[in-house]
Amino acid sequence: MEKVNPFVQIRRELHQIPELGFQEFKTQAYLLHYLETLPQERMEIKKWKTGLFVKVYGTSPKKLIGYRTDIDGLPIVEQTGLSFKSEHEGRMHACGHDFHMSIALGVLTNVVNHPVQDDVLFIFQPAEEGPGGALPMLETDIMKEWKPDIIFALHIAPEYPVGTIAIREGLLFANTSELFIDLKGKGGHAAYPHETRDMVVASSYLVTQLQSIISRNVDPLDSAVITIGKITGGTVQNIIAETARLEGTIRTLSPEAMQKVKQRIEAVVNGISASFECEAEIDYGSMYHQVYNHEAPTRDFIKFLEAKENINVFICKEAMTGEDFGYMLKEIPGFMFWLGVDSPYGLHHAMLNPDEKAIEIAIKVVSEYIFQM
Ligand SMILES: CC(=O)N[C@@H](CCC[C@H](N)C(=O)O)C(=O)O
Repeated sequence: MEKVNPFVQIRRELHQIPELGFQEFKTQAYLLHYLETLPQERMEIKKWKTGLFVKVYGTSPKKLIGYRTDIDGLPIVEQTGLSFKSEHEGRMHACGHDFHMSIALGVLTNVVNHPVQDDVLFIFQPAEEGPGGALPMLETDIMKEWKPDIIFALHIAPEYPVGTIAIREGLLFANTSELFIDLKGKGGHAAYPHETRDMVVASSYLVTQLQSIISRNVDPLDSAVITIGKITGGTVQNIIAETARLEGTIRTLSPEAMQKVKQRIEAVVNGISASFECEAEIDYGSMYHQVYNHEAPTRDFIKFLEAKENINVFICKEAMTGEDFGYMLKEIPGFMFWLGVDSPYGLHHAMLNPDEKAIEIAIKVVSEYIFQM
């Protein structure tokens, strides 16, 4: 039988049980079960919904170091064909949170077994993909009492080779807002369109008009994205659809652009409502604050990485991905970085298959960074 690193094995076991935001019951139980196997003397665990706070007490603490991992999966039917593929139909760890958790457990194990001077708080956060667990976790009494002085986190990056860490000072990830638009017209017989208000046609116009906001209303030097990831409407091929629903997300590099895009979405939706004689409702769902890396801690981490022979540090551009870790960085100095995992298929793809060699590398780098902080 193949012998694998214990944290690779943990990653595989977590990979088999992906759960959506705030439904991570098996994941939480798995994490707690693993934590029970560690020496308990220096560790204090507090449950919060489906997440966990784990404080590891240092030898003579001067500060509290925070390290955060997200724990939820996505509603995707996995197509990797891996022997340890998801056992949960229609759910997949397609954003690397299985990697993030196994790395966090690896670092936590090192910190428990080789106590450092400072206290370290490990945050296992639910619902990163939505509706967002970081902000409510920040608002808990637990985190008010255990507020880190510095905090950091990582995210896997399929586009970089294993051994590469990509990071930048300042803006790393975009401002995001979900977008749900419901249209209601009048259904009827496919042969009598003049007696109906067809919401399939209205939603088709709406999708293309929304894209014109990006090309004609946003300053080309201040990028934005509107993605409609899902459209539903109608019942059968020969009935005109009475309702349609568009589900998407907005990404902007600046909060100002987010405001502008939303104003334009409202104007375009009002226009569709007038021209197709339908009702329209917009719901912005959950919004994430941008991930903004603080200058001093980011520089310190880059300097630390540059001295490592096996790590290639890449100063990357900002990305249009979103991350509710941005809320933690709004309150606490720190940074996030990309960990190269070299997969031909990207994040949120049913064939995402990150290279597991990155797990050991990340555990070593993050542990060593904490040991010298
Ligand atoms: C790293 C990553 O992929 N994060 C997600 C966050 C999603 C936020 C929210 N549900 C939305 O869609 O706006 C991403 O899609 O970037």
